[in-house]
Amino acid sequence: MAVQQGHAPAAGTPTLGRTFARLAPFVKPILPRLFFGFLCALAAGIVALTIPQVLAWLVNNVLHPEGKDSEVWLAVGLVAGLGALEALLVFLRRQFVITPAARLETQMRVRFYEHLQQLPVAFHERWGSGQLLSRSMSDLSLLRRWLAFGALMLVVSTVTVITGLVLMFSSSWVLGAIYLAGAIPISIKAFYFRNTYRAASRLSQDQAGDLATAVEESVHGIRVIKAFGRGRHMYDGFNSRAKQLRDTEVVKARTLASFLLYVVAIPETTLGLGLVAGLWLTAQGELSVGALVAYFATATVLAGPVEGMGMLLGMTLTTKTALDRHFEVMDTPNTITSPQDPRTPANGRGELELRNVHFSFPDAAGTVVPTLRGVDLRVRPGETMALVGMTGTGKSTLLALVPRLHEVTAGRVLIDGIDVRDWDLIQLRRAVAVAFEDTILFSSSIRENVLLGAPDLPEEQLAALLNEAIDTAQAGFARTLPEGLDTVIGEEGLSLSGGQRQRIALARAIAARPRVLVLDDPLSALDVRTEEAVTEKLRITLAGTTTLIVAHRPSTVALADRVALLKDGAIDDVGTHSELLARNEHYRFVIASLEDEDTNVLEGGPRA
Ligand SMILES: Nc1ncnc2c1ncn2[C@@H]1O[C@H](COP(=O)(O)OP(=O)(O)OP(=O)(O)O)[C@@H](O)[C@H]1O
Repeated sequence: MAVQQGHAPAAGTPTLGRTFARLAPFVKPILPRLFFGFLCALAAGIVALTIPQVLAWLVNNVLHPEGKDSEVWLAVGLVAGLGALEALLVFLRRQFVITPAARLETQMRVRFYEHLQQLPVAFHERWGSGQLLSRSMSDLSLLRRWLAFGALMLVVSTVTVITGLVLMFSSSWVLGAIYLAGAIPISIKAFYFRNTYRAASRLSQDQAGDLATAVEESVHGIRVIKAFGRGRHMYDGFNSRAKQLRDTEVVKARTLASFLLYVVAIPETTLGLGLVAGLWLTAQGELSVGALVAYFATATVLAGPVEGMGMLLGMTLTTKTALDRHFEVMDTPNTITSPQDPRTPANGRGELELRNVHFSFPDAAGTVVPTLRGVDLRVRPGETMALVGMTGTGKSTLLALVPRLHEVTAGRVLIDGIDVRDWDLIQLRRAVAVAFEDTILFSSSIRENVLLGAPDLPEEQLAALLNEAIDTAQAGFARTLPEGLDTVIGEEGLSLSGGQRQRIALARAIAARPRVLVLDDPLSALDVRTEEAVTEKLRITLAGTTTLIVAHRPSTVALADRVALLKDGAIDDVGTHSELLARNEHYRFVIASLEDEDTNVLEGGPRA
C-alpha cells in the first residue's frame, strides 16, 4: 500500500493569487483589525521618511550663519518626536494584528482537525501521519507569522519604497531615475527567484513532513526496533532523510541569499552613482545641499524596506506552499457522509444482513481481484456469529463495512432492514460498536477510554455501565492500578500489556451498548481460560446484542451460535460449528490450521 509522501503534484499547482484568494473567508472577519494594523505600519513608514525632510530643512534653513538656535532645537525636537511616534505606531501595529492572526490560525487548525476526523479510513491509510501533523502545525504557524508580519510589511514596504521614489523624483528627477534604474535587474532576478524558491520551499516542507512521519513511526514501533536490534538501520534511514532535508534547506537559503545579494548590492551601487551625480548637480547649482542630504537620508531609510522586500517575498512563497499543502487535505472530499434524509429505525433488534456485497480497496480497484465478491450473510437479532476463513480472505474488511469505515463497492449492508448508507452516520456508529485486534487506546484515564462511546446517561448509570463493562471484559485488573479506573494510561495505552489493552478495548465496545457488536479477533492476546471467561460473560451481558466476531481460535468458534465460512471473497457455508465440521471440508481444513496455530502459541512457537 502506497503511503502518501506529500510531494508537490507535477501539474495543477495554483497561482499565488488563487492560493491567497482562498484565505478571503477567513480573513474577512478580521479585516478591520488588519486594516488598522496596516494603517499603523504605513504611518510608521511615512514617519520614517519624514525624518530626512526635517534634515533637509535643517541643512537649508537653520545651519547657516543667520540660522536661529531655537530652530535647531525645534528640528531636534521634531526628529526625536517623529522617532517616538514611529515606535508607538510599530507597537500599535503589533497590537492590532497579533490576536486576529492567532485566532485565524486556531480556526483553520480546528477545521483541519475536524476534516481529518471526517475523512474516511482509506484516506488515513494513504497519508503519512507526519504529513498531516506538519500540515496542521507548522504550515499554519507559517501562515500566522506571514499574516501578522509578512503580508503587512510587504505592502507597507512597497508603499514606502514608492513614496521614497516620489520624494527623490520631486527633489531631482536625475537622482530619482538613477535609483529607479536599479529596480530593473532586481525585478528580473525576482522573476527567476520566485520559481526556484517556490519549488525548494515545497520540497523542504514535504520532506519535513516525511521526517515527522519517520519520527512518529520509530516512536510508535520502538519495541519492534529494539527487539530486532534495528536501531542502527532506522538511524541510518532517518539520518539520510534528515540530510536530504538539510540539503533542500541549504538550496533554499542559497537561493534567497543570492537574491538578497542583488537586493542589497544594486541599491548600494545606484547610491554611489547618485553620489557622483548629486555632487555634480550641487556644484552646478541645480540641487541644494539640503536636497542632496535628503536624497541620501531617504535612500538610507529605503535600504531597510528594499532588503526586507526580498525576505518578505521568500516568506510569502513559503506561506503559499504551506497553504497549498493545507488545502490539498481540505479539498479531499469526504466520501462517507450522512445522507440528506437519514432513516434510523427507532427500536430495531439489531438484525444484520449483507446482500451481494462486493468490495475493492480504492488503491487496488481494477488492478487486483476484489477482496469481497458477492457476500450474502444474515445474522439474526441477538445471535453471535463467528466469521472464519483463511488469513487474508477479507474478514476484517467485511467487518469494516458494517459501521461504514469502508464503503461497499456494490451490494448492500443492512441493519434492521435499512441500508447503512441510509442511516445517519453518527447514529449508525452508536448502533455498531467495534473492537479490533490491534487495540488503540488514548492517553487518558481507563474510565474515559471505556466510556468513549457510551450513551449519554446520568452519572450513576454511567458508573454502573462502566463496572459492568469492566467485569464482562475481565478487565478487573484496572481497579488494582495505582489510581484505579482513574489511572491515566500512557500514550496509546503502551503502559499496559497486550492482553490488558485488548480487554479495555473490549470493555469500551461493551459500554457503548450497541445493537450490533463487531469484534475483530479482540481476544487474541488472552489465554484460552480468560478468553472463555470473557466469552461466557459476554453472552450474559450482551444477550440481546447481535455479535459478529472474527475468530482465530477454535475455542471462540465453538462458543458462537453459528459460524460463517469466508472463502474466495464470498460466504461458502453457514451453520453451527458441528454442522460445518460434519459437512464442509474447507471448514475442517481452516479449523485444523487454527488449531495448529493455537498449539504453536501454547507451545511458544510462532503464530502466523
Ligand atoms: N488498505 C488496504 N489497501 C489495499 N489492500 C488491503 C488493505 N487492507 C487489506 N488489504 C488486502 O485485503 C485482503 C483482505 O485483508 P483482511 O485484513 O480483510 O483479511 P483477513 O481475512 O482479516 O486476514 P487475517 O485473518 O490475516 O486478519 C488482503 O489481501 C489484504 O492484503
